[in-house]
Amino acid sequence: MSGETVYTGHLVTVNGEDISVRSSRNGSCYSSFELLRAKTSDSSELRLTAPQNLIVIDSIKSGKGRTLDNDFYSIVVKPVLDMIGYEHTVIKTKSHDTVSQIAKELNVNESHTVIFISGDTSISEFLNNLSTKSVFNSEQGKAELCILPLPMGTGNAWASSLSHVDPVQSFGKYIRGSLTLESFPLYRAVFPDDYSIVFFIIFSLGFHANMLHACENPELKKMGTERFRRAAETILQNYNLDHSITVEHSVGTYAYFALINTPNLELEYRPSPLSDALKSELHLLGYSSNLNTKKLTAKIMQGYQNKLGDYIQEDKNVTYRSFKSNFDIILNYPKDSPRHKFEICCDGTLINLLEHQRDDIYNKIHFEFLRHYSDFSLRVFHR
Ligand SMILES: Nc1ncnc2c1ncn2[C@@H]1O[C@H](COP(=O)(O)OP(=O)(O)OP(=O)(O)O)[C@@H](O)[C@H]1O
Repeated sequence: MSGETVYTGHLVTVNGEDISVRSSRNGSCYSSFELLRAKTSDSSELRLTAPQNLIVIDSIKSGKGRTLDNDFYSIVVKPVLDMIGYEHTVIKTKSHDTVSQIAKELNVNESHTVIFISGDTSISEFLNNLSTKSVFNSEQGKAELCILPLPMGTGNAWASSLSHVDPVQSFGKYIRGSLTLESFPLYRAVFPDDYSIVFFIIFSLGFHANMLHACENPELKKMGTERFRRAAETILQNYNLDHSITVEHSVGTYAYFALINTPNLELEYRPSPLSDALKSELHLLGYSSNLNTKKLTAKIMQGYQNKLGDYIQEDKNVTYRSFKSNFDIILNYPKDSPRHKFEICCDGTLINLLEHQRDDIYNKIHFEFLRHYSDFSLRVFHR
C-alpha cells in the first residue's frame, strides 16, 4: 500500500496572480487540495474564450467520496472559473441517478462542455443516457458535446488512457487552452433479449468479470482496494475458469477474456498496451484456461510492467487480437453451467447474461462499432 504523497502543481497565471494547488493523495484517492495564490510580475494575459453551456458534474461518491478537504470543485474549480469569468452550472450528484438524468435532459440543439469530477462509471452512465432520438447519418449539423474527465474516481481507466493523470494538471491545461479536442470511439454490446449497453473501456468475462462481481459481496465492499486482492484469491481458488468462447469462428478456452478499448485500466495498470482510447478498435486479450494459477497471475500482473506500444506476443495460451468492425461472440457452454460463467463486467456495470436470454438463445453477444452515436457530436479533451 503506497503512503500519502503531497505535492504542489502550477495551475494558471491570471490577473497578476500565480495560482497553484497543493494536493495530497494516497494511490488514486485524494485526501486534500489547497489553492495557493501568489502575486507575480508576469503580466502575460490568458487568451480565453468562455465555452457555451459549461457544466461541472461532481460525482460525489467517486473515489473515496468528497470531504470538506478534498472537495475539488469548491476548493479549486469554482474559484478559478470565477477568476477567469467562466459562467458555469455545477451539479453535485444526489443519487445514483443524477448523472443519467443530466444526460437525458441536455438540450441537443446547443453545444455543451461537461467537466467530470469522477471516475469511469459516472461517465459511462452519462454516455449511456444521452439522447439518441434523431437519426443522424453523419456528425454534420449536430451540436458539440465536449467532455473533460478529471480523474477523481478509483480506476480512472479512460482519463488515464487520455493522459489525464492528475485533476489539477488537467484542469490547468484546460484553462490554459493547451488540451486537444477529438472525437472518440464507442461500442455497443447487444444481448439476446436486445438489452444493450454502450461501452468505451472494457467488456469482460471470466477472471476480470468474476473478480468485480465478487467485490460486490458486502463483506469485501468495506475493504477498499484490499477487496480486489481478496476477490482475486477466492476466484483463483474456487472457480473453474474455463470459458469456451467463439470469436469470429475462432474457438478458445479462456480463464481471462476481455475486449479492451483503452490501454490503461488504472493509472499504473496497462494490460492492453496497443490500445488507443481515441481509435475505433477493440483488442481481445485472452489468457487460456491451460495456464496454472501461478502463470495466469503472472500474465495478469504483467499489466503493471507494460509500456504504451509494447507488443503482447501471442502463443497457445495468449490471444491478443484487434477488431475494427462489428462481430459476435458465442459462449460454448450449456445454460445450466455455474452462474459465474455468465458474469460480465462492462465498464464497471455488472451483468449476468442469463438475465438477458430470449427464447432459446442465451449465449450470443453482438458488438457494434458505433459511428454516429447520440444526437451530439461527442468530443473529449486529451493530452
Ligand atoms: N450521491 C450519490 N448517491 C448514490 N450514488 C452516487 C452518488 N453520487 C454518485 N453516485 C454513483 O457513484 C458512482 C461513482 O462512480 P465513479 O465512476 O464516478 O467513481 P469510482 O467508481 O470511484 O471510479 P471508477 O469507475 O473509475 O473505478 C456512480 O455510479 C454514480 O452514479
